[in-house]
Amino acid sequence: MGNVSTRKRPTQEAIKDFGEECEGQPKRKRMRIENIDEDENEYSKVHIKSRLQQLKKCRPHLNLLRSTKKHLPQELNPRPPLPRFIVDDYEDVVEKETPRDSVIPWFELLFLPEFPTRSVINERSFILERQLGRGSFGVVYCASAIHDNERKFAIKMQEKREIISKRAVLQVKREASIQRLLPAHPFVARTYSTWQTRTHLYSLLQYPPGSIGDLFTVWRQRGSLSEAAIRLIGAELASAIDFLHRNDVIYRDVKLENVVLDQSGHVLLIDFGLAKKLKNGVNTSTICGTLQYMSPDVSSGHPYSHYVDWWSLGVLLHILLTGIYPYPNSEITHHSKLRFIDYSTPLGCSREFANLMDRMLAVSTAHRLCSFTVLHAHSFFRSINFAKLENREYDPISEIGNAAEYDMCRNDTELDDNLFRENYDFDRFDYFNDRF
Ligand SMILES: Nc1ncnc2c1ncn2[C@@H]1O[C@H](COP(=O)(O)OP(=O)(O)OP(=O)(O)O)[C@@H](O)[C@H]1O
Repeated sequence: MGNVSTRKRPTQEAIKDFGEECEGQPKRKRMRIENIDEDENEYSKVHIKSRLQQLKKCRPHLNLLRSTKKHLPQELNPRPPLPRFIVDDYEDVVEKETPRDSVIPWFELLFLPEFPTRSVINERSFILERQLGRGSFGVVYCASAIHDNERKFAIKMQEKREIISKRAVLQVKREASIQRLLPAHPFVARTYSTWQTRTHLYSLLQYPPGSIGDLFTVWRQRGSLSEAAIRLIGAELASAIDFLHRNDVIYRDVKLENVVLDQSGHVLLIDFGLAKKLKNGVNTSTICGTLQYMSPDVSSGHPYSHYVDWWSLGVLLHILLTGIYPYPNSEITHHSKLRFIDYSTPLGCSREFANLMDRMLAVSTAHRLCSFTVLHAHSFFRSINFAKLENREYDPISEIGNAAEYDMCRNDTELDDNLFRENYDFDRFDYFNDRF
């Protein structure tokens, strides 16, 4: 047994001597022994060689790197450059996500694949500048990219804990996937990227340059808008809604708070929290939305389709001009209590606008304006060229700045209190049953 090993470990003396030579250096370094006797030198060579072989076995890419490095000219650095911020490469980022060896924790798995865990674009790629608003599960910030602080984005940061406790996992996943898959449209906010950390979900959203805020804030600051402004805002929103319907999406949450304006007053539809993929002509029956904007078809629980978005647009336009809801439902807190009686045509407005309201807010679908084709042909929008509109050739801000001619007295306190109330219905959180 005594002869089994011929290669000796370094003797204590050798280590001691070497230690004296390298006085002042850290101990670990001192143990890299070379100047001991030959046998011992042999021992360390073999030891290192076998360690290298082991490494090669478990990391074959090291070999590859070494062999390619030989042929690379000096200036080509095999290290990848710092990720450049390109917002349009979302698909690539997701594709490149490599499978992990380790087990993925459930609180990450739950939000995959809509919110990747290892995205090239992540929270470290941005500087958060200020808060834009609050949503049900977190905060929305205005942010600029680290490498390009001229370009602004909105970053929605949602707390996973909140989402899970409110049983809204499928809701946020659907919102992300619908918005991400939509092609670009001038009046619909794009989602450039989504990702997750252990505690939060992030969505990188289009931010309207020089935004003057959401339509509710603008309306509160400036009061009723002129018909000319309402015509442009209404036409842009109609174009956005029609685009969603043509892409088999029902939006279900048209309201002042979900429309943000850029510096020129052009609209951008945000918040796809209640949107659903639904083929044209197919019905759904989930009762959801904001109560004061909810059409009789949704609140009754009967099957309905995309046309309910036109009703909500009618309510929005009515508020913009008159400052009141078209039906006296401002105090209602449950959909079963909504009453669609006592509607009166707005007074003091043009005949065209009054007729548009009568058509969009008719209780019976037989009389209601239920499609973009009809809206487009309506006399109120006769002066609008929709091709020019989608090229942003109109200038809504100059109209928004103009005082409204509409002079019907309005009860500010009543409206403000009620518009602030978020009236989502309970069915909103029924995603787990997939009834949505
Ligand atoms: N893309 C954006 N550009 C500018 N502001 C935005 C943008 N997205 C959101 N905001 C602001 O943040 C607020 C909250 O955003 P959003 O409604 O999307 O959040 P949410 O979590 O979906 O809220 P909700 O509870 O209404 O579903 C908005 O009212 C708006 O003021």
